[in-house]
Amino acid sequence: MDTMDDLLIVTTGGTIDKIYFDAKSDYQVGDPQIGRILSALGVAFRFHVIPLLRKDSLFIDGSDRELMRATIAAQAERCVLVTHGTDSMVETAKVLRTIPDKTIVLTGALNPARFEGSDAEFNIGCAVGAVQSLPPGAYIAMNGRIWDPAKVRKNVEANRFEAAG
Ligand SMILES: NC(=O)C[C@H](N)C(=O)O
Repeated sequence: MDTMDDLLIVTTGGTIDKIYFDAKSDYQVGDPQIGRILSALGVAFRFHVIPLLRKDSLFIDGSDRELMRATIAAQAERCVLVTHGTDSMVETAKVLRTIPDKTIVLTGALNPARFEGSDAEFNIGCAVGAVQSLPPGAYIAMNGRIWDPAKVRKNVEANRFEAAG
């Protein structure tokens, strides 16, 4: 196993970072939450956060994915965690797996990290474990499992990831 002294984190938005405004029945994608969560946990590795995008992943397009690919490829770290909305996480993972020599794990949350009972911290924990244990490639950490992007889909009705293909 490679030692993970330095972790690159790229944040792209998604529900994990959302703030809801009940009175307006509206939301904004707020500040990335992952740095705050990892600092509060006292993790024993260095991390560097690049806040790249603040989008619901339904609105992430090909040029956003190219920006993610180029940004990650240009960094020195071999272990990379990407926070991303769940709706198009699989599509992005399929683009990011073309980056050689890096282990890239995408995760997000079905409920905002700012909400009590959110799956955000659990998912980040799974992703941190996976990113320092797996060989180079791109993976998805959701619902307590590590998925090959070619073999998973989000079941939108059930609001969970499940095996596919
Ligand atoms: N849970 C989520 O992140 C869903 C959201 N629509 C997104 O894909 O950004």
